[in-house]
This record gives sequence, C-alpha cells and structure tokens, in this order.
Amino acid sequence: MTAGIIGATGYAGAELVRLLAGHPQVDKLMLSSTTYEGDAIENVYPNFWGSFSAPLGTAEDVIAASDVVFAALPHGVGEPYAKRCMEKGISFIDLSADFRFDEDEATYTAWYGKAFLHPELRKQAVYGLPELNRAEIRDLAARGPVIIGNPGCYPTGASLGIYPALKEGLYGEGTIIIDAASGVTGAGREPGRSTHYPECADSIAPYKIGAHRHTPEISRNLMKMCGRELPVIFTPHLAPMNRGILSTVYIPLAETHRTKAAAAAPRPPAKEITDKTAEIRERYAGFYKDEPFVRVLPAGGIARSGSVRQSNFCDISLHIDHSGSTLVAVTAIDNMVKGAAGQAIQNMNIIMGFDEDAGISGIPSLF
Ligand SMILES: NC(=O)C1=CN([C@@H]2O[C@H](COP(=O)(O)OP(=O)(O)OC[C@H]3O[C@@H](n4cnc5c(N)ncnc54)[C@H](OP(=O)(O)O)[C@@H]3O)[C@@H](O)[C@H]2O)C=CC1
Ligand SMILES: CC(=O)N[C@@H](CCC(=O)OP(=O)(O)O)C(=O)O
Repeated sequence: MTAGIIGATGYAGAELVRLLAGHPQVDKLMLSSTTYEGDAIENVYPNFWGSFSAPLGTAEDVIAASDVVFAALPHGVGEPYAKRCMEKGISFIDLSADFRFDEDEATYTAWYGKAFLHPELRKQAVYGLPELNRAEIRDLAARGPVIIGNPGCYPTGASLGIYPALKEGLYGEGTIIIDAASGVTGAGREPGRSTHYPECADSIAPYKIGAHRHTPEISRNLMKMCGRELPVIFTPHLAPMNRGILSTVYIPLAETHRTKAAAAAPRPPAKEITDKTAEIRERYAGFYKDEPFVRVLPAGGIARSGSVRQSNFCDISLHIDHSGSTLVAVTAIDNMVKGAAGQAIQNMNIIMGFDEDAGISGIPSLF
C-alpha cells in the first residue's frame, strides 16, 4: 500500500515519515512539500540519512499515487486536498483542527477564525479518538472513504484521563481543572520568540491562560462522553523538553466516592484514601482493559512524560487529594506520537482494517 503525506517536512509530517517507514503494510511513501519541492526528505531531516530516502513532490503527486493520505498542515489549508481525496475515493487523515468539530462551524470559526471551505465534507468526516469513538470510525469507514479529524495533542491526554471518571460515576459536580505541560515540538518547526532556546530552556510558563483553542475540543469530548456540558478550566504550559505532554487533571469526586477521611485541613493520606485510590485505579484499569495504547499504572506509580517517549502510549496514574474530595488523574503522552502522528496511524489502521498497533507498537525509550 502507498501512503502519502502532505506537509511532510513539518515536525508532525516528519514523525509520520519515521513511523510509516517501518509500517508492515506500507510499501511506499509519497511525500510533499512546498518549501522543499524537488529535494529529498533526508536532506531536510538528517536522521533519515542512509535509512530512508524519498523525494519531495507536490500535493497533487501525493494524492494521485496514494491509497491513503495524511495531511500535516496548518489549520485552514487542507480542505481542498480532503475534497480531492474524497473525489478519488481514498481516505484523508487530517492532523489539523479543520475536521475536529463535526458540523459545528460556529465553534471552529470562533476559535480558529476561519470558515469551513467545503461544509459538505463533514458528512464523510469523523473525530479520531479511538478510545472514545472507535465504533463510529469503523462504521463510517465501512461505507467508503473517510476524513479523520485527528485529535489535538492536549485534548488527547486530558480526555483519556477524564473518560472513566465520567463513565464510572466517579465525577460529582464542579469544575474539572486540567493543567498540562507540553514539550516545545508541540509548537512546530517554525521558531518563534517563546520557542527560542534561551527563552524556553530552563524555564516553564503557562500560556493562553483561559483562552487556548483546545478548550472547546476538550469540552466537546466531555459532552460526547457524558451527554452534558461540564465546566472545564484548561491551562497549557510550555516545558523545557522536546517531546511529551503531562496533564494533571483535577476531578471533583461524587459524594458517594468521597472518603470518611475527607477533611479541610491538610493531613497525610489516610488508609481510607489509599484504599479508595486503589479501588478507583481498578475501575480505570477495567475501563481501559481492551485498549492497546492506554496503560493504567500500578498503585504508587506516577505518570511521567519520559516513560512514553517515542511511543503511542498514554500512561495514566490515579491519586486522591488529602481531603478525599478530588481525584487527581495524571496522564502522559508523547505529543508527536499519541498526540499526533501515532494516533493518525492508529486511525489509518482502524479504517484500513489492519492490526490497530501495526507500525506503532514500539516500547518507549526512557531516556
Ligand atoms: N507538533 C505537534 O505536537 C502537533 C501538531 N499537530 C498539527 O499538525 C499540523 C502540523 O503541525 P507541525 O508539524 O507541528 O507544524 P510545522 O510548522 O512543523 O509544519 C507544518 C508544515 O506545513 C507546511 N505548510 C505551512 N504552511 C503551508 C501552507 N499555507 N500551505 C501548504 N503547506 C504549508 C510546511 O511545509 P512546506 O513549507 O515544506 O510545505 C510546514 O512544514 C498542524 O495542524 C498542527 O496543529 C497536531 C498535533 C500535535
Ligand atoms: C507547545 C505548543 O505550542 N503546542 C501547541 C499545540 C500543539 C498543536 O500543534 O496543536 P494541535 O494538536 O491542535 O494541532 C499550541 O499550544 O498551540
């Protein structure tokens, strides 16, 4: 099978190349770039030297020769390519936000400042968070070529940490708070002031507080999970690391799940809290037992970005605050893999009927 990548020279595109080059069902890769058209991928990314080589052509070349197309382009530029793929009868996996909001153009426009170019394409599009809507992805793909709106990196980590709490009746009421820290690759290859080495190394800072464009995507996911709008506060941080997103999610527990030890004054964790944490951990583990890429850590484990590096895993650890009133779910993903290219390949595997972990089953590198 030939897989195509439009925008192969961005960070997400290059990560797709790295992973798809080792995919057992992919025989050939077609790549495009506007800036480097006529050159070769190994001249733009030296990690490919001697291991993988492919010319960089046009998006048209890619679509014409591919059986499935990935787009790793900025928001708002990929729709014409999606349209051409639908006309040709091949699936289109979009890493931008253009197809993440189903037919809700108002929300997309409010947060991204753009209108849908081809609104009718949404009928063939589906949000691609397999743990949330695998059946929907499969059903649509069974009817013909599809467009996958590959999830945002922050929404992936946050949503997977919250989903079981909503489905298992652990969440009570009140605001769910998500503090997340991302590696600098999340900002793409184009350097900027905040990603310039002296200004991001050895420093961590929040950004877009109360106003990040991933907030509506997280809200939509929670709505799909529990059928109602939930109050959410999401604060992203830029962390001095290349890869990874660590999300710390505070989920108010339902009255029935608060422990007897609940008290306002801080005190060391009581046995009731340790026991309750173990019970909630079991519920999360049971909820995700058939998921190939979610690892609920054993009691005492703490999710960390370094433990999922270069892998498609989402690690989750569960904790309860000293008062017994709030579940603290910590999730870790690699923003370039489960947060982008790996999840896109997971979606390809689902729609093409391949093993879901084909090409993305590698064990993380700890360092
Ligand atoms: N980095 C991450 O962690 C994640 C990124 N994403 C999404 O993936 C997409 C790509 O992100 P990322 O790789 O980080 O970004 P980069 O800036 O690294 O790459 C984007 C690529 O798109 C191409 N491009 C830029 N402008 C245009 C244009 N107007 N028309 C056609 N091509 C263009 C460029 O390649 P060239 O000039 O060679 O054509 C560029 O290399 C974005 O939508 C991003 O939001 C999603 C999840 C996580
Ligand atoms: C560190 C950093 O800048 N991260 C990016 C999010 C990563 C990304 O590209 O967003 P999508 O997943 O929606 O494509 C940001 O905050 O805009």
